[in-house]
Parts: sequence; structure tokens; C-alpha cells
Amino acid sequence: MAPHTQQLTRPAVRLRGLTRSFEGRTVLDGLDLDLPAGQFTALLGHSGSGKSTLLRAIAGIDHGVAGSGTLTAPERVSVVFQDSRLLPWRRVLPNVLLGLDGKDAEERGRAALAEVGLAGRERAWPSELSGGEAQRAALARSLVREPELLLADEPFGALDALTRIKMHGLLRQLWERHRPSVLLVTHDVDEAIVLADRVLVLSRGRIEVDLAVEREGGSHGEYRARLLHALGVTDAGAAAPGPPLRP
Ligand SMILES: Nc1ncnc2c1ncn2[C@@H]1O[C@H](COP(=O)(O)OP(=O)(O)OP(=O)(O)O)[C@@H](O)[C@H]1O
Repeated sequence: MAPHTQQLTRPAVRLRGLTRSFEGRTVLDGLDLDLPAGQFTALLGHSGSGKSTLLRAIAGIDHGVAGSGTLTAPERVSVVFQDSRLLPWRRVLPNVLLGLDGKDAEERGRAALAEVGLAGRERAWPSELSGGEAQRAALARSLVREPELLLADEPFGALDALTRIKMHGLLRQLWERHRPSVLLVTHDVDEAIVLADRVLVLSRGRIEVDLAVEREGGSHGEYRARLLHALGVTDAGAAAPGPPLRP
């Protein structure tokens, strides 16, 4: 992606009255949402609340699904999933370049791999990568397409806790450098607060909570409590801290 130079004022994504149903069950129910250009937004919601359905609708990969509403999204959209979806029969660099041509494509692919910390692994097979490295390669595959909008569906969900923390740093760094609009679907309230400038909660088919996260001066604990409350989850740890482990 080209380095960010100016913020667009027009929303990158505009949804109005978005409805999606499966077998007569309404999952998204007249949902309205604007995602400003360049904003990092996280989307929380219970399992089955429709987060992936919403993401697929925005990505335009829900053909054949019953629904209505209007949707505006940018032209260049990249999607990252929980699994890297690298083709096992191609090495890392050709995976990153898949479908791209042009004489500078290879150079851009190498630069994207370097940006995600995979310089030197261009000729590795996907089976030789760790889970975290595979997700780095998936991020490079997105980056090289210079997306205006990056949609990420639980991209770190299958990673161990330490790798997740490293990937948080990487994603935030890439976002700060290139400023695509990001919509990150996650189950993890802390991940949402750490990464995003705005956290949405999807419930009953609509955006029920829209919380701005102040990076300077905001309280992680307060955001966490508000979001857990909105999700109807009792944080037993916070309510009853219990005795110290080593009195
Ligand atoms: N293609 C489909 N056919 C039938 N039902 C579907 C389809 N896609 C999603 N659903 C149903 O729609 C509901 C919302 O699914 P979705 O995957 O969007 O939820 P989610 O919030 O992403 O869940 P999770 O957090 O568990 O991934 C679920 O009840 C699911 O079974």
C-alpha cells in the first residue's frame, strides 16, 4: 500500500437497511453502518450474531444469500480469515502474488513480505510456516493489493496468546503506516480495545453499541466493563478478585 498521505472524508463503507436471512431466520435486520475512511473498527458479538455474515456482505462474497438493503464499499477490498488460506502447492511469494501481474508485482510482494517480517521466506512452502507466520503471509497477500478496506474475520483466533500479542502489534503498525479502513471481527473484548479506535457490538441483527476508544487517556478497564455489560457477560474476575495467589 502507498504510505498514507491524506484522510478521505467520505465514508469508506455505507450500509443502509441491510437485511440477511437464512432459512427464514433473520440474522441482519435492517442494519445501518458507516465506516469512515481510514478508521480501525472492531466488531464484537456473540457466536451466531451475524458478524461473519456482515463481513461477507461488505466483501461482496455472499452471492445467493437472501437479503435487501443498500451497500457502498470501496473497490479495493482485502479479506483475511482465521486460517491463512495459502495454497499448499505454491511457495510463499507466489501465494502473496496470486492473481497479480505487472512487472513490479514481484518487487511489491517481496516488500510486503519484508513488512510483515517474512523477508527471506519467499521460497518457503506454506507447510513450513508456523501459524503466526502463515497469518503474516496472509497479511502480506492483502497488503500487496493496497486495499482501501481490510476486512479481517478472527484473523488471530487460532494463534497462541504470545503470537497473538505480536500480531496485534504488527496489524496496528501496518494500519498506522497505510491507513486502510479496517473492520476486525473478534470474540476477544481486549483485542478489540487494544487495536481499534471504535468498537461495535452486533446484537439482534443491528449495531447495538458504538463505542469510541480514546487511545490517550481512555481506561481499558472501563471500556471492557461497558462492552462486557453490553454483551451480557459477567466478568467474575473483576467483580470478585479473590485472594492473592501468593499471600
Ligand atoms: N450460508 C449459510 N446458510 C445457513 N445459515 C447460515 C449461513 N451463514 C450463516 N448462517 C447462520 O447465520 C447465523 C449467523 O452466522 P455468522 O457466521 O454470521 O455468525 P458469527 O457472529 O460470525 O458467529 P461466530 O462468532 O460463531 O463465527 C448463524 O445462525 C448461522 O448458522
